[in-house]
Amino acid sequence: MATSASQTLRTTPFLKTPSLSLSSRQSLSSAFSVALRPSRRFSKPLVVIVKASGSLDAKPTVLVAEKLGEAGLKLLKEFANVDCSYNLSPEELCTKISLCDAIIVRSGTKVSREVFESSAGRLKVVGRAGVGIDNVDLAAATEHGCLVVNAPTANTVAAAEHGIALLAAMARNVAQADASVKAGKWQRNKYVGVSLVGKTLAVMGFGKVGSEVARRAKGLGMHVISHDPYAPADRARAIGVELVSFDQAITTADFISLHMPLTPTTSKILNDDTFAKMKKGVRIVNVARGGVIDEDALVRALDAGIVAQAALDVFTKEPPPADNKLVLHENVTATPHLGASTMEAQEGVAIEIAEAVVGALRGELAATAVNAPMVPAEVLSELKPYVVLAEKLGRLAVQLVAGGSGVKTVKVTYASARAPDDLDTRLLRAMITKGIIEPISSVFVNLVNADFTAKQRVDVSLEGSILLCRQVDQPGMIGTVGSILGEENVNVSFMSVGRIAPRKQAVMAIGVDDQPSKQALKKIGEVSAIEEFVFLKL
Ligand SMILES: NC(=O)c1ccc[n+]([C@@H]2O[C@H](COP(=O)([O-])OP(=O)(O)OC[C@H]3O[C@@H](n4cnc5c(N)ncnc54)[C@H](O)[C@@H]3O)[C@@H](O)[C@H]2O)c1
Ligand SMILES: O=C(O)[C@H](O)COP(=O)(O)O
Repeated sequence: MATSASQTLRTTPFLKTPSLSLSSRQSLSSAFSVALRPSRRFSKPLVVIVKASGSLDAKPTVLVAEKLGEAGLKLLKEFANVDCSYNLSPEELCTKISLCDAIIVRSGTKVSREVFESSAGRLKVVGRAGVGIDNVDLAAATEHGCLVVNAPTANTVAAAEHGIALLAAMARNVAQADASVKAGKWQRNKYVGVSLVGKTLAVMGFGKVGSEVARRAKGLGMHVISHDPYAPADRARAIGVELVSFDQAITTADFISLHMPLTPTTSKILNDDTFAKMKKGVRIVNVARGGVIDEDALVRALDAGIVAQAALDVFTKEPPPADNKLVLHENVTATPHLGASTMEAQEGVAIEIAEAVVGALRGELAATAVNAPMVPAEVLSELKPYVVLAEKLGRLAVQLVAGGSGVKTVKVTYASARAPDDLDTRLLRAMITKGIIEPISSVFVNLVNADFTAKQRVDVSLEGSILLCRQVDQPGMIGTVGSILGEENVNVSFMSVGRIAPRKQAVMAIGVDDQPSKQALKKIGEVSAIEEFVFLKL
């Protein structure tokens, strides 16, 4: 592994177009550093992240696969051919997608790996007209260099209001009582409810919707606590909410309202074990995702009286089957995923997503990207000039080491008036990676998949098996271990050594094509400088 003589590529001060000059071109090793040292701001070029295929003046095609507000459609039509095709089967979607540059969906369409594969590289943007992106295979999107954008803010208030509506309706049996009156009954004693004032509400997930629910619940006189491992305590404190542990939240709450995304970690986060810990008679509201509750366990908890009532806007399978026990349960209030369904929210979401998709198709940096570096708008305008420069530096760097042992280390140095903590460099890093990878990779590389592709190429060197040793740095170590392996006819694919300082603690990774015998491993273990080692089959 080459670790010495790092080369710094410095940019010259520039006025209009980013440029760079090299301070020297002597022996470049496979480790080099890239310095971004611009001298003044300007607002010139934008990097093209995605580009619609077809001839230069051909309009891109946007497939709108679920109903979208008129204002959004109007915006889209000014820029693209818009194909509104609702209720497509998965097969129909896969057939259509190869003719589309972008697709816009809500929660009812699965944008699966098959969809990306069927697009044969044409699909460049997935627009999610809403928040939750659990219906989009993000890994597949990233691998295919397809940008995913969402509309994260326009339906927040609508979802929060629906959460509060369900909370109050559940507590006062509004839906059940309404059905009873419509059935000609007058059951005043049956539908005695519970009060909200003074009760403890646990808001699980203190993000945009959760915090709006909390704010409104405080207004109803509830004591609000919240569990969110990633929420800043001061934001909660500012609206009088205490952040607590998961267990504290579920064991002390009279009402639990769910507002976290569906992820592998949150999947079935409410289950038999967690229901068993709750206060008897707890009431649950879910306007997040059905999958965060183990629905069979909730039926059992309702039947056992642990959960007195539940109000559910979302289900694991939507629409739920006709015999779904939760929907039919008399203590459950159900709505058909209506959280975002207000006139105002749908119009807002449609505009938000149309602007994001058009911007992305134009090659602008997306502020609501889900699978690419997302940078706040004000930082974005500051970084724009350096985006192209960063990619060019990457391209240049990789060409300078061509013919050598390849790129092993890239060190990027940033110079900015901003404090280090205040400098979000992910975007520039991704562009440098793109510049480095694109000239040496046969796959299409863009901002979305640059990191993924780079990682893939690194991973290649981890095929086979590996010997990891921790030792004291001293001359002859590589030779000693190499000889032991050579005597055993074990072929070495790579060797890599790192150390904290000369003659101090070091680690050595040795890739091998064949498994060393027990005898060889014993001999390696007997080398006095080796403190410990492990043989790993990868
Ligand atoms: N029913 C609807 O129509 C509707 C409408 C809008 C949003 N939603 C859903 O509501 C959820 C939240 O939306 P949002 O806009 O508030 O998103 P958000 O990203 O602003 O908030 C989500 C919060 O959940 C937190 N979180 C993540 N993992 C957690 C965990 N294990 N435990 C507790 N908290 C965790 C995050 O830190 C974040 O603060 C999403 O799943 C979204 O799809 C549903
Ligand atoms: O995640 C969301 O934004 C909501 O669940 C809304 O979904 P919808 O767009 O299908 O109504």
